[in-house]
Amino acid sequence: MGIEVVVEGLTKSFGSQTVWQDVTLTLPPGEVSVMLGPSGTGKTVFLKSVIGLLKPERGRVMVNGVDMVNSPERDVYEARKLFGLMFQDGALFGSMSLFDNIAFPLREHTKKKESEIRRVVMERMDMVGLLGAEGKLPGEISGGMRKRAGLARALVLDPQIILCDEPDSGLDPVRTAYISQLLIDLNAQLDATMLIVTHNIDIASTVPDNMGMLFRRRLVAFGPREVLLTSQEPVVAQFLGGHRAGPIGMSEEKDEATMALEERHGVTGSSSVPRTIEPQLEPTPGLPVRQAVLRRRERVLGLLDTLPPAARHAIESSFDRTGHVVAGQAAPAGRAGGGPS
Ligand SMILES: Nc1ncnc2c1ncn2[C@@H]1O[C@H](COP(=O)(O)OP(=O)(O)OP(=O)(O)O)[C@@H](O)[C@H]1O
Repeated sequence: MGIEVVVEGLTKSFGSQTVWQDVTLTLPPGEVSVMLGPSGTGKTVFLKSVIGLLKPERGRVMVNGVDMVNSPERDVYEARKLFGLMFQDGALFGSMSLFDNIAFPLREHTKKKESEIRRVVMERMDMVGLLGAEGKLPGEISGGMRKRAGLARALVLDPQIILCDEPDSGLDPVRTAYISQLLIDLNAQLDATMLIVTHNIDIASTVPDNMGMLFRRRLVAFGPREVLLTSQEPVVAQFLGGHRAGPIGMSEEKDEATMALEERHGVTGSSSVPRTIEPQLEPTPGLPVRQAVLRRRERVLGLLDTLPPAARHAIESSFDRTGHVVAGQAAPAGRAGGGPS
């Protein structure tokens, strides 16, 4: 099962520019979480801080007992081996075949024999639908294939935490739908903790168990997907609805005067009609059941009383709909937090 990631009071600046401050959240083990936010709000900086590639000035990121911010570099280096990182552009070596690109971490970080490396690489290429493309160079394949190759490379060291930076960037809506399904399928197969950074609303509404959003140098919210999907917080409603009206402007944020002017001119966006929540994607038939869904059900039931009414209602009806849990009925005490046997 994936590992929990606990982020506490994290603050990151570059010179006098604060990217975000006091970010606190927990990525539950084995669950899929998405971090949303308009361009430039620091999503990539957050991902790099979680894996210890950037050092926030304050706060900590606890992974398996190691603080990725403040522990000695050798401990951070070791803990980083628990992660798989899929970069936005795939970050493949242009002169190496896909096979060699994907084999690279195994050759660098393990003493595995070539026959074993071949087995692992082929297995991961199969998982991301790239079998047959082993000999291709990155320049000879589509952007979507490069992303999948980057994902396969992130998987070869059997990560327990997978970080994906904008897996949809540059992809058409159909390829984005495929990558969404792939992320859910990988979660079903690996049961790894996943954090996906994106501003794609389709991914946000169908893939994650949990969602968060960065805006105006702070974490607006983080919690079960239903909390953001039912939120009436202007910035969340504007972002998920994809409107112009609201606090998000062309260059990140609008001032009060601009918002008042828009209102006078009838630029509307947020509506009081509740958004319909799309069902979360299920793994492709034939793949294992996502263990995270079973664990999450118990975790979220324990949180219900602390959630806003709209989120609570959405969670209860989703549990009803799938027939997994009758609303309001607590899960058997012995299994709480421990996951299925
Ligand atoms: N190494 C760096 N040095 C200085 N500033 C940086 C550095 N990396 C990022 N920034 C700044 O931090 C801010 C957040 O950048 P980041 O790339 O994390 O945003 P983002 O939310 O991922 O944006 P996008 O959705 O457009 O990819 C930006 O203002 C960026 O210029």
